[in-house]
Amino acid sequence: MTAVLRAEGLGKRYGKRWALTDCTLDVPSGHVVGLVGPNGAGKTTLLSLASGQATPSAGRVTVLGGGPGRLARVGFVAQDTPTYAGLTVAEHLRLGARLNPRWDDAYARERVARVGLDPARRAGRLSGGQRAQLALTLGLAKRPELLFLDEPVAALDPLARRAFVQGLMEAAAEQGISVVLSSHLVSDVERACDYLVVLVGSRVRLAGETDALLAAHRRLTGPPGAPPPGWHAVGAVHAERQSSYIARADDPVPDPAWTVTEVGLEDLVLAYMSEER
Ligand SMILES: Nc1ncnc2c1ncn2[C@@H]1O[C@H](COP(=O)(O)OP(=O)(O)OP(=O)(O)O)[C@@H](O)[C@H]1O
Repeated sequence: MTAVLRAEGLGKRYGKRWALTDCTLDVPSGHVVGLVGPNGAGKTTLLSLASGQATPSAGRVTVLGGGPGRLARVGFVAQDTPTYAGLTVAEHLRLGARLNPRWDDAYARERVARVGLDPARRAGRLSGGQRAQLALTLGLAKRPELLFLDEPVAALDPLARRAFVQGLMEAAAEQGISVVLSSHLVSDVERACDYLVVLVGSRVRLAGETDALLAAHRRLTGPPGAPPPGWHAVGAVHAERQSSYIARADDPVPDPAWTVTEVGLEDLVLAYMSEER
């Protein structure tokens, strides 16, 4: 299957500081990808490189099989879902139609109506959730093959976040587009994404299909001390009487003193985020 996003040794340095280091990824098409990591991990930097808005200091990135400048086929909803405060919803759609060769005006109008946006209202007078819906509509009506969204829901309340993520998932399924969504909220990613990339401290710590990643990890609870041999522990919690690890399930656990249970996505992501290197 073609990679929608491929990075090989990709890096970006600002002055002496690397915002992204040695990033190697091969994301197949047809996924809703969750790019998760704490503040400053390098999520925006990776999306900027992938969408051609920044140039790499090392390595290379390809998008839809070519260089990152394929703007007609790639949509980008930037952080804080920027819109023009003085323009109305309808004026945003007219601007979108002028700027984008594959613009689908019927879809844009229908979606604006469906999410309850008043075409005559200025963007500056919309709520955060409504502005996010407008930005998503503009991104989708471009009819991209790949849509990048950089923390589009960070400022929204839980209901608005849910509505946004739901709308995004429906659109991705209907239009068959690939999506890369960055967020520091695992709950959004859990709801929407079937492929996960965890970035921490400018490096990719984990990447793969969510189901496969969950199947490859287990929680081990047992006597205080080191994890059983053959298991690569990612995260650990030690108490007086027991230790609990999130570990890669490389080997079966022969020692009955250890209890093995499945892990949830949040525990898995948090384990990789807090892993010491
Ligand atoms: N234009 C820039 N000039 C200098 N440093 C930058 C620039 N952009 C990003 N950085 C630095 O690079 C690192 C990664 O930043 P980036 O914005 O990619 O992280 P992020 O994961 O998107 O964070 P957040 O969740 O806070 O948006 C940070 O240390 C940041 O300070």
